[in-house]
Amino acid sequence: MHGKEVHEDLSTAASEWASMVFPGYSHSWEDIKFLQKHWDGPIVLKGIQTVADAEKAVEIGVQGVLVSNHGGRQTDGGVASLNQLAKIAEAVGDKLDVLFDSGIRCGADVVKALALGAKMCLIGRPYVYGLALGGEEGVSHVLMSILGDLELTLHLSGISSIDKKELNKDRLEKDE
Ligand SMILES: Cc1cc2nc3c(=O)[nH]c(=O)nc-3n(C[C@H](O)[C@H](O)[C@H](O)COP(=O)(O)O)c2cc1C
Repeated sequence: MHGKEVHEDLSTAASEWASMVFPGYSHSWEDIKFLQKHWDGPIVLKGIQTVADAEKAVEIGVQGVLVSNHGGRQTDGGVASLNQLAKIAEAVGDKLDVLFDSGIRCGADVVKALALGAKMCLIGRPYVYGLALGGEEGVSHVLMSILGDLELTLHLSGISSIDKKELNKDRLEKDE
């Protein structure tokens, strides 16, 4: 195969891949109505980054929002999910479940997210690293390590449970 043919081959493969991953249209609030019509389980919207969108999620009647981004790969320079968490939780946390992911790597990360108002945290890449290195056991090891570290962090902070009465934003504020 000559250079030009290789180039054409590669660019055909790249454009086929791109059209599968990025089909060329965006989802909209109308899609939620379609989901609600055909699915009677809970719906959680992933990638919520603003109070306005979180309020819209309440208005449309979903059960949760996941404050998150796309792993930060494609919108380098976008807002950090953690910076958006507290205001979103404050605005809608009593109306639906506010979940969080993006960069959770250890127990202290979980504690911070819960204290800022998240009901629970999810992890993305760490479990994949565990999977690559140790299969099912590797995933289990990653999860157990984060849980163990969470417990340790709670104990070291004098917090006896993840109940919101003890673990809330006040715990993050430094003394004057
Ligand atoms: C390779 C890769 C592809 C991803 N693709 C998407 C995506 O298409 N849509 C999306 O909402 N999030 C996407 N994410 C983000 C994850 O769903 C998840 O929010 C993120 O990985 C959590 O952060 P963490 O990996 O730091 O734990 C992707 C993440 C990775 C690593």
